[in-house]
Amino acid sequence: MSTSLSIEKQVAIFAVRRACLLTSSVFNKLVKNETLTKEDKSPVTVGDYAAQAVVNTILKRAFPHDPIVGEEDADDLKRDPILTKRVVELANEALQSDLVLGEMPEWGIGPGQEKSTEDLLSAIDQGNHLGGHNGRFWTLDPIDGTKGFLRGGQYAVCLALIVDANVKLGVIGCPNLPCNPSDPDGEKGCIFVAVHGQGAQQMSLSGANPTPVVIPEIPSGSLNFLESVEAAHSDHSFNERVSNILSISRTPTRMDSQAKYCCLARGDGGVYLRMPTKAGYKEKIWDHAPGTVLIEEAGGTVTDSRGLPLNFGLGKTLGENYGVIAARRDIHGKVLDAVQQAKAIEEGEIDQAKI
Ligand SMILES: Nc1ncnc2c1ncn2[C@@H]1O[C@H](COP(=O)(O)OS(=O)(=O)O)[C@@H](OP(=O)(O)O)[C@H]1O
Ligand SMILES: [Mg+2]
Ligand SMILES: [Mg+2]
Ligand SMILES: [Mg+2]
Repeated sequence: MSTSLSIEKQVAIFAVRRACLLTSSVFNKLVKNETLTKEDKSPVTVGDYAAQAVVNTILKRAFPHDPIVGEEDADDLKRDPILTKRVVELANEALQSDLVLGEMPEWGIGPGQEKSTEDLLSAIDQGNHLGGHNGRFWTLDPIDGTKGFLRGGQYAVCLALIVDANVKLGVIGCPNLPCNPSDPDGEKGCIFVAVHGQGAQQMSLSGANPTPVVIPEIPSGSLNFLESVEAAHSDHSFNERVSNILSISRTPTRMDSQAKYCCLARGDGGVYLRMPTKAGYKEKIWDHAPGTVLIEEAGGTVTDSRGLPLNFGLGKTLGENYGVIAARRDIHGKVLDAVQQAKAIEEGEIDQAKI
């Protein structure tokens, strides 16, 4: 491993890019025309499986010794030959498209590099590492925000490299996110990349126009919240209480996936707040690792709702971390205080009238 992680960064960007092209094509071919069957739509789509097959194939060729913690496994897929056939076709199409400048045939990609069903099912299952505190591994969410993907909204292909429990590299591909937030109808599809200690960048899906990403200063009157679309995934009413405490008047932006972290990183929203809606849900490392390094490198702080750093060394989940708060470094503390107050109100410790 080079200390600059330049090879890892390059491979991760190309892998995420190919997976993004695949998921866009799945959406255009299958979802938009409603040719996905009901079974395909839940709980995991052909897109999730095929994207994991593509990214894992590339990672395993480029870094054969690196374990991968992937969201999906092929157990259910293996029992469904029709779905398997579709996944194999889609993954092969994505792996075999022409090489672009910088891509290497040694990564198992390019014309003629067809993989067998067995190869691709095994690639999906190579995401079976359990994570942990020691050593180096990748974590992959092949489609984060599956529900957003199915409704034509935001979703993201998310990949991170974790070394001794620290996120060193994060790549988030957002095929439906406008490249320029002030031109929402303009070009869509961008990739966000962050390397620990080296800053963050945004580029277009083709890799063009890499530009540094730094969270801009947002006047407190213009702050707003970025939150999940699904009410089951984060507590919207809690966010409203925190907004009131902070005198935030702008309506929250609801968006699926780690595209929320990307928007926060470029100032397209001021605070990402995610509080659990049910006791016992443990957040998954692949849902937060790339977003965390992106925010930290763009000038922000990410903690849980008690102010503790997210712990990426406990396995597939963030363990006892409870909720997530991400914001620019200078306002994170204020948000954390407001979250504590809102929790105290919820637990009946503070009389709201006295605030
Ligand atoms: N109950 C519950 N609470 C919190 N989080 C949950 C819960 N159930 C699922 N998930 C995870 O939420 C991931 C999607 O998060 P989002 O922020 O994109 O939410 S949402 O799509 O807007 O609902 C989603 O990621 P994907 O499965 O990759 O889509 C899940 O890992
Ligand atoms: Mg996810
Ligand atoms: Mg997912
Ligand atoms: Mg999922």
